[in-house]
Amino acid sequence: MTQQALLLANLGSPASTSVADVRSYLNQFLMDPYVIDLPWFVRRLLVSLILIKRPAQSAHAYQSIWWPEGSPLVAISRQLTEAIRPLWTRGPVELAMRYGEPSIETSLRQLAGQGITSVTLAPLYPQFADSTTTTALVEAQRVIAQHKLPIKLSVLQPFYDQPEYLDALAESARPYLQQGFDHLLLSYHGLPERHLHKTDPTGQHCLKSADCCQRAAGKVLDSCYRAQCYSVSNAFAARAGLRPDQWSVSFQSRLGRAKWIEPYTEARLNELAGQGVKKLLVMCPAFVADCIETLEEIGIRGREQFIAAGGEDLQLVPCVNTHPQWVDALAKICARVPQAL
Ligand SMILES: C=CC1=C(C)c2cc3[nH]c(cc4nc(cc5[nH]c(cc1n2)c(C)c5CCC(=O)O)C(CCC(=O)O)=C4C)c(C)c3C=C
Ligand SMILES: [Fe+2]
Ligand SMILES: [Fe+2]
Repeated sequence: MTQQALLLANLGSPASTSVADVRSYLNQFLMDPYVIDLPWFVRRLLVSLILIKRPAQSAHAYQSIWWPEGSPLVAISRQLTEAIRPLWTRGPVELAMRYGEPSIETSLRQLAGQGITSVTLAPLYPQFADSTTTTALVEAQRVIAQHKLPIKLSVLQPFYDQPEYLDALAESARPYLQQGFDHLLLSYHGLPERHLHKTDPTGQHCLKSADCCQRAAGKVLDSCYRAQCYSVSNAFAARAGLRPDQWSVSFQSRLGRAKWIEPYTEARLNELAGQGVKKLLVMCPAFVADCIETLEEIGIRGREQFIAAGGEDLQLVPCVNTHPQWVDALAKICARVPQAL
């Protein structure tokens, strides 16, 4: 029988915390037209400006969270790959990163070299965005076309609404919720508003009213990152038995001067402290593996900011990482992907 390989794809990290490696990673990442969606010349100019100061700042941030085995994002993704192997009986399981190593190119060529002709690509992002899901797929298609690899690609769609994923998210967070808290903030990676308008199939929905993303359905929901974030949040709150006043949603990691989707996490941290919240829990369900955005931006800087604003403690809830229920869920969700003929 033909073997069906599973290729898990995540974002990727710099090779090390040196300023040179971080600069090279940021350059590859930010020059991706799906990440900064501006004409090449404008993008080149903007990225060159960002690369003046950002690599040193980011290198410092990476140093504060780096593990002996390397980047947390890559190390956790490797552990996840190992953990899912025994559950995927259809063929080999490999890992690929959109930026840095192991690249999508390296992993796909390696699979083709082993005689694999059928691959399920699983971008590890619960919600859809061009800057994550689309770019991983386009890169895989480029590699297959450029190297004329005899590979048929099946693709896992964003799994924000899959019950197994939502159950695993709730189960992995349960011990943290049980410790008691005043408020739970679900902080998602942000996006420039421009990206939402671009993927809105109607051109009429996104950001046209205050609660448009909470009410999205059908085709609009299929492509609206912000709506999928609210969908995960509502499903999570229902599973965790939370009252509406116990939780809220925000968006982090803003870069540059363009308007990004709101509410901003930074602003929410001050507001919550100002409202008397003392013990804050923060979850980051745009990520399935802890990374610089969770460990440093929320776990270190966010915590300092919240305490300076009058809060007492901010506890970061780990991502689903290698939680056994998540490993199981991912294997089941991937097994349902229709095979390309
Ligand atoms: C225009 C800039 C960016 C967009 C759009 C963007 C979207 C986006 N990113 C993730 C997931 C991750 N991003 C990570 C790091 C990161 N993101 C940006 C910029 C944009 N992201 C930068 C510059 C960085 C690097 C770190 C820094 O300098 O601040 C990571 C972590 C990588 C790691 O090594 O730990 C992840 C994961 C999503 C899900 C997303 C769209 C929704
Ligand atoms: Fe990002
Ligand atoms: Fe929307």
